[in-house]
Amino acid sequence: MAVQAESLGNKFKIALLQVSVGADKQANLSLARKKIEEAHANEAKLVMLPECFNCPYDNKCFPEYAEEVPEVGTKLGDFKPGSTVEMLQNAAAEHSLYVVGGSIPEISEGKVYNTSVSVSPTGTIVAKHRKVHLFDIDVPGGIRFMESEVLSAGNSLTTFEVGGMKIGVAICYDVRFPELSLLLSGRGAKLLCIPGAFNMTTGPAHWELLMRARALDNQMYVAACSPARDPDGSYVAWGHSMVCNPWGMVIAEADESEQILYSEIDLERLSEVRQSIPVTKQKRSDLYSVTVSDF
Ligand SMILES: O=C(O)CCC(=O)C(=O)O
Repeated sequence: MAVQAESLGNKFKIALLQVSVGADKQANLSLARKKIEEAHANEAKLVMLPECFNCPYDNKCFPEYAEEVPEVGTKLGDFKPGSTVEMLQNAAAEHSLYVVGGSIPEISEGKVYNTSVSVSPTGTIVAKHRKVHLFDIDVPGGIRFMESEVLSAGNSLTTFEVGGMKIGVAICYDVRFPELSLLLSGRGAKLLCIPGAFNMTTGPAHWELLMRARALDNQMYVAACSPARDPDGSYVAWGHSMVCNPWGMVIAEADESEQILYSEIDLERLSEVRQSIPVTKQKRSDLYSVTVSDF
């Protein structure tokens, strides 16, 4: 029987599946499925996969690996057998848990997006986020990556509801834009899920700092899930999946190897932090505000 959203309660366990990702899509999917099963056996109620968990993080691969992704509301059994999304729906339903499905390359009307789907414990699609900020950077002596050469950007912000609490979804580079998480938290998100894949240049410098900053700015939980590091890959991921609490502290952190990172979301702790330092109530909205076009 499916877990009802309400049963997550004020404290629940989440699992970040820091999986290895290789060129074999079916192997990536089997590994993801196996790790979801393991996290379920360890009582996780929500699991998250990394950015691009079914495909190497490489512009050359995105169009080739891209699949269609159904809209929010699509139920178990109503989408393509054998697809990545169907695997996520089956896994969520079989184990009665929420799956934040990392991200995958999505093809839609000739465009390719970096898209995250989230699935409820009944296997219904509850969120679909297309990466809003494309990762285009050029750091001399470090890394150059231009997602915009291949990918198109999404145009909306994403939350979904779990038993009265909201969860926000953003993908990797999206975390660098503080207005986005501010708006998600303004919409009620208490947990921000970020499938991501920082690299060996920006990872050590910015990954933890950004995750902690977003958690502290918004007094929310931030959970960021990376692929495991493959030193021989064309893109070497930093790893270090982590969970930060509303006080801005790292409460769980992986190293670079393949592993499942467990952590607890404690909504009482979140309320305590928000009551003791009530920055949201103290904002000078008479002086400034941030708005968004799709709200
Ligand atoms: O912002 C960064 O440094 C890394 C971002 C990234 O790798 C991505 O958006 O996929």
